[in-house]
Amino acid sequence: MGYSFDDLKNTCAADWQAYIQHDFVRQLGAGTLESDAFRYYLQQDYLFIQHFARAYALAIYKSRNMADLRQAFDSLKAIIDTELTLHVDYCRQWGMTDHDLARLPEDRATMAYTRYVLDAGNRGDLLDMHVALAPCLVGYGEIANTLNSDSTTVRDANPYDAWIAMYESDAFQSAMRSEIAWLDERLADVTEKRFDELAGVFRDATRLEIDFWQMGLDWQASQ
Ligand SMILES: Cc1ncc(CN)c(N)n1
Repeated sequence: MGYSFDDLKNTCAADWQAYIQHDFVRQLGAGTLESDAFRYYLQQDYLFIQHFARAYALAIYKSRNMADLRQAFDSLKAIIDTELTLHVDYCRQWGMTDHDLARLPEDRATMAYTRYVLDAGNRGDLLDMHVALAPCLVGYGEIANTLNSDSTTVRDANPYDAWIAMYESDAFQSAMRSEIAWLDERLADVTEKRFDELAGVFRDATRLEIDFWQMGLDWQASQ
């Protein structure tokens, strides 16, 4: 039997849990996260999303058939039309203007993660690219679902409720399911050696997601 997306997660289960259940996420779910930590995260995520759009564009470039091209194109459309648009609206609600967003300095955690993913895609093939992108797309969908089913999550009276709603939306959840299905199909045919290589990329990207959450908390602590 071949491999699946779940096998990737299982190779770095402790890192995956540290990402999905990071303190930043727990505080966000409880509505207790410091607003400045969230604002800083939002700013960096604005830069992050743009680099990830570039990564999906690279996935389009590396596609060799219509199905792969369509998959990468749909993800690029979802990240620009849905996520980035909602994100900019959301930043405005948090008091950031277009002028502020255009002048943001990039944090090292943002640089490390986005450049890692672009490099993984540049030196590898389409599957490396999708595996490097998977913790982003699948992780945030899973985080929203985990928060949603957690009895300690505060909804209506939570200033971060709209953020959770964005990632539990049908558009985001369906992009996540489609990415998992695409990966399941490709991973079914890889050798053990190739799977081990891909598992390394997945683990690294997951760890860089952990660092991205931590960046928000560390920034707050340094103020
Ligand atoms: C850091 C990070 N990771 C994932 C996502 C969800 N696309 C995001 N917006 N930002």
